[in-house]
Amino acid sequence: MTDEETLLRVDGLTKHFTQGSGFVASLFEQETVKAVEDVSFDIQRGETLGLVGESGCGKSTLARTILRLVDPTDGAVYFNGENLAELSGERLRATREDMQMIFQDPQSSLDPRMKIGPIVEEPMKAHGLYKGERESRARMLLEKVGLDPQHYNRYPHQFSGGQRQRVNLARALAVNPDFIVCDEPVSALDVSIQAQVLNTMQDLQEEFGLTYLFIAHDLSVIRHISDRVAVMYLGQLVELADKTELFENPQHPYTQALLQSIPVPDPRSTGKRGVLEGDVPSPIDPPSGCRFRTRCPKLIAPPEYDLTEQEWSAVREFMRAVDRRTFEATDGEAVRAEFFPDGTPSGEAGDLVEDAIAGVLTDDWDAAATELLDAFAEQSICAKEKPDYEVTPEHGSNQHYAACHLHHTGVAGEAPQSVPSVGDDEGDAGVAADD
Ligand SMILES: Nc1ncnc2c1ncn2[C@@H]1O[C@H](COP(=O)(O)OP(=O)(O)OP(=O)(O)O)[C@@H](O)[C@H]1O
Repeated sequence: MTDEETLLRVDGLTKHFTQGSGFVASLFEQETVKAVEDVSFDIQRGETLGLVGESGCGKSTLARTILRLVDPTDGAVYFNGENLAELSGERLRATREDMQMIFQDPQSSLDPRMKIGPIVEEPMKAHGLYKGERESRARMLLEKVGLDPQHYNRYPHQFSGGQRQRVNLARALAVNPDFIVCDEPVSALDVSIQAQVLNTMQDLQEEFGLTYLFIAHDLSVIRHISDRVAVMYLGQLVELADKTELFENPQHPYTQALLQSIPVPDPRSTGKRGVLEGDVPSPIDPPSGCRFRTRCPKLIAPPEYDLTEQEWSAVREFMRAVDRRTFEATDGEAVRAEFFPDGTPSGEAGDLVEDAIAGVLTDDWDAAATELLDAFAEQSICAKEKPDYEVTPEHGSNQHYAACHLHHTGVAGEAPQSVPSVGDDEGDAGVAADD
C-alpha cells in the first residue's frame, strides 16, 4: 500500500487517565488508568476498519483520541499524511471538517427541541459552509440517508430509533467529510433494523467516498460492514487482518474465544463454547507482556520445567483454580485426582505443585496461588515480553498482525487453531435484513 492510499495512520497511540486532581489528590499516590497503550494501524481510503472488543477495552477512548477530542498521552495520528498535533488555524479547522463521528445513542445526540432539518444544517453553519444552500443540502442528505425530505420540519421524537440514527448520518455528512468514526452506531437499535442501517452506511460510503472506523462489540455487525478487522483487548490491539482472514483463520486466542462465543443457531451443537474464564484485569495495573495471558487458555509453559503439553495443561488449570479458589480443598488425594489424574509432574514442577496442594489444604490459598503464579505464569514468555508478530495470511495478501507469542519461532507448543466459520460469507448471523 502506498502512502497515497493511506488516509489515517495511528502510530503508537497511548492514552492514560490519571484519577483525581487537585491538592488533596496530589497528596495520595494517583492511579493511572491505562486505557489505550501503544496502538498502531493504518486505514486506507474508502475502506472500513472494524474495531471490536469487550466493553471497557478502550475502543471509545481510542476513537476519541484519534479525533483529538482528548489529548493523547503518547503517539501520533496522521491524517492525509499530516500529524494532527502539529495542525493549527485553517488547516486544523479544515481537518476537523473532514473527520466526523457518530455515536451509539441516536436519541441523546439529537436536540429534542430542534427540527431535524436545522439539526442537519448545524455543522454547515458551525463551519460557515454552504451559505444560501443549506436547506436544500439538508433535504438532499435526508433523502440520501433514506428519510423523506418532506420531514425536514419534524422533531426527533417523531422518528424511530433507526430513523434517528439516519438523521445523525445526514448530520455527519453535512460538511462533506472523508472519514467517519462510527462508535457502536447500531448497538442501540433493534436487531431487525440493524442491517438496514448498515446497508445504508455502505451505500453512502460508496457514493461519498467515505472511510470508516467502525466500532462495535458485536462480531456479526463487524462482519457485515468491515473490510479489515482490528481486535482490542485491555487497551491494546491483539490482532488485525482482512475480514475473511480474521474470521476464518484467527490467530490470537482472544479472537478465537470471541468468535467461539458467538451463539450458533444450531440446537444439535453441544460443544463447549469458548467462554472466557476469569475477569478482565484492571487497566490500572494490567498484566505484563501479553495482557490476555491471565485468561489465556494457551499460556505458554516456562521452558525451564520441561513439562509435556499434558502436564503443563494440568499445572495451568490447577494454578488458575487455586488463584480463583474454584474448588473445595479438604483432601489432597481428591485434589490430585481432580487436577492430575495421571499423576503430578516430576522434578521441581511437581514439588511446587505439592507445596501448593499442602498450602490450600491448610487454607493458605493466597500463598499457594502466589507461589504457583510466580513459579509458572510469571516465568512464561507471555509475561516477559510484549508479543508483536506478523503471520502469513491464508486468505488474501494483506498484513495479518497477531500479538501472540505462539508465533515466536522458539516457542514449542500448540499453534493457534482456526475456529469454524460462524456464518455465511456475508456474515449476517444475528443481523436481520429488514427495516
Ligand atoms: N475520562 C476517563 N477517566 C478515567 N478513566 C476512563 C475515562 N474514560 C474511560 N476510562 C476508562 O478507560 C477504559 C476504557 O474505556 P472505554 O470507554 O474507552 O472502553 P470501551 O471499549 O469503549 O467500552 P464501552 O464499549 O463500554 O464504551 C475503562 O476502564 C474506562 O473506565
